[in-house]
Amino acid sequence: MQIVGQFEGVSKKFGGHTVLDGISLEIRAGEVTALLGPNGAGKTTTVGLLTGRLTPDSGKVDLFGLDPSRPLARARMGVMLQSAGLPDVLTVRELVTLQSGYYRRPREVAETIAIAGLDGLEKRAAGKLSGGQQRRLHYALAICGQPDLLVLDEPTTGLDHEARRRLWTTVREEADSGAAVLLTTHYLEEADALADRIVVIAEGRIIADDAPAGIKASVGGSTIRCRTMLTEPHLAALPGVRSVAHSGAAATLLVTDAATSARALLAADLALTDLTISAASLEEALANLATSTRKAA
Ligand SMILES: Nc1ncnc2c1ncn2[C@@H]1O[C@H](COP(=O)(O)OP(=O)(O)OP(=O)(O)O)[C@@H](O)[C@H]1O
Repeated sequence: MQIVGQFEGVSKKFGGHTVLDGISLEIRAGEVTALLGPNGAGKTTTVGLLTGRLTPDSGKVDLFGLDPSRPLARARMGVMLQSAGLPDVLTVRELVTLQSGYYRRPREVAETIAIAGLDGLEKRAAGKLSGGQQRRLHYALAICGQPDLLVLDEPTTGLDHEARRRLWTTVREEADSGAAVLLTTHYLEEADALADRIVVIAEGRIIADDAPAGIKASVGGSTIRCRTMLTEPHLAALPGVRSVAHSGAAATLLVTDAATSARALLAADLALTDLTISAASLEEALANLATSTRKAA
């Protein structure tokens, strides 16, 4: 698969504080890559480096084989940032037309407006759009040039459920037609549903880079939920238990082998109730990953 963007041993500091600490990462054509991590982990900084807004303190960032600040590289990219102002008085159609003019092979304006779900709002001034409609306009401006790289920083924040799902479908279509997509998100459901690859950043380092299924599998198997009078240390000591969350009588155990742990659990607590077993969710997998990374540090 063609590499569109590449980070090699990239570090970035702000005021003496290391935000990115030697990250290496490839962004590939036809793939949706989701960047996940807690607040302040360095996701927007990573986006800033790839889009040429920031320069690394050490290491190298390449975009289409060029320095990301070069106009030739930027011309092939569409970007939707978390906060970007729009001229209030220009209409949706005017803004999309204006932005399309910067690209060599833009989409038809009407097509861009339809993809972004802005049909019927063409004549509305940007300043009179709702928050969700403004996000969709930002998305329209990012895709109007049929970019080879689409960068989306928290694209669905503030969108309702239906608009979010609709945006996922169109992002997927961009990738399926060959674009590389890099998105940051706080929604694990979004990363799970949309991304081919999830890159997890914590404390300036990449702690996981894999398909969603791979990340779930790498931390092992299943979640057991039940109501039990066993104490947390007792639960943690049962065979195959990787982590325990306990609140009142309700316990959630992340386990490697559900059958072994469940048998031990039932033997240890004959009064146990409400037992359910399910595959570990991405959320549980990531929480486990963060805990094991902290322990290893
Ligand atoms: N221009 C800047 N000057 C100083 N510090 C900065 C600057 N930009 C970012 N930082 C700091 O770098 C760290 C990483 O910020 P970044 O915006 O990349 O995080 P993030 O992962 O995108 O967070 P969030 O999920 O909250 O959007 C934070 O501690 C932030 O305060």
